[in-house]
Amino acid sequence: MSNQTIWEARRWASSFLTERDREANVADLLLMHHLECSRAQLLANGRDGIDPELFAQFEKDIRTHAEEGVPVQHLIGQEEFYGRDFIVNGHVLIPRPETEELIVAVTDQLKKKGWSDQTLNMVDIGTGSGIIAITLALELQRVSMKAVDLSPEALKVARENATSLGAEISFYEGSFLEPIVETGEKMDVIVSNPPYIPESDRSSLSDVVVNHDPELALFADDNGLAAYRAIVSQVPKVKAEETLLAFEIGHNQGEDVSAIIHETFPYANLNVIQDINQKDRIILAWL
Ligand SMILES: C[S@@+](CC[C@H](N)C(=O)[O-])C[C@H]1O[C@@H](n2cnc3c(N)ncnc32)[C@H](O)[C@@H]1O
Repeated sequence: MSNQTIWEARRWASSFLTERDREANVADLLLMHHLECSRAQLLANGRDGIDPELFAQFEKDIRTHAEEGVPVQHLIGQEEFYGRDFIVNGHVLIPRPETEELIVAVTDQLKKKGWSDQTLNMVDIGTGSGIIAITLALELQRVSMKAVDLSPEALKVARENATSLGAEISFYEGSFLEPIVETGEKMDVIVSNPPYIPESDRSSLSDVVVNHDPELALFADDNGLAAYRAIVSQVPKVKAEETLLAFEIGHNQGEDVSAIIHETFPYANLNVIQDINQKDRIILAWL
């Protein structure tokens, strides 16, 4: 195909995607990327022709997404999170909208506590692309932010994002809280969206997720609870006098993660927050 109009390209791509059980809106996302325009411009300029070279790149991306399940975010190289664009690739989890609720929950909680205008020691465990650490650092401003990941490749992406978005973060390579224990510092806030999918759920995940998000970001042993157990067991070594522990959790993990926290911190003041679909999504625990 060549010398297509924008409208023809949208029509071809939407039906190509739909016939292969992919979401049709990927067509617009990829066109906006290749033509460097907004969706409004796509709609308004539907009769404009597309440069054949650009169309060829667009067509290749549509086929790659439809046939191999490569996520559109990997093809574009970025994803929006909390109003900012983050670089993403196959070494990091693609930011999910659910995680934006963790940002809201933590910032609200700190405001309620009257902690939002004092300098806080904060750590994001399993930072991936850095979305949580960077967003909280930029939203709260007065934080001394650390971020940990086991994956050096993920940390490279997180560092690039911190630099391009102007956030000051200290990054550490290591397992969960271990590098923070080594610093000897105490944390006022510990945030994490750790891997929490049970291995038994693998077959129900889409190929876009299971073949393209990193294994290390998705799956956890012990029915998806292993990372929570590991993190909570390390918390006593880095806990300040009072510490907020905030986890993103799987949709049915509220009770189990609450029990894990209560085993180590019997007096924790704990709150399970549900998402817009009324599924468990976040646990906030004052320790
Ligand atoms: C669910 S992803 C979350 C990424 C990012 N925070 C987000 O919300 O998009 C979990 C992250 O934990 C990291 N991870 C897995 N096991 C880890 C460990 N033992 N220590 C530190 N990070 C780990 C993975 O590399 C991955 O980046």
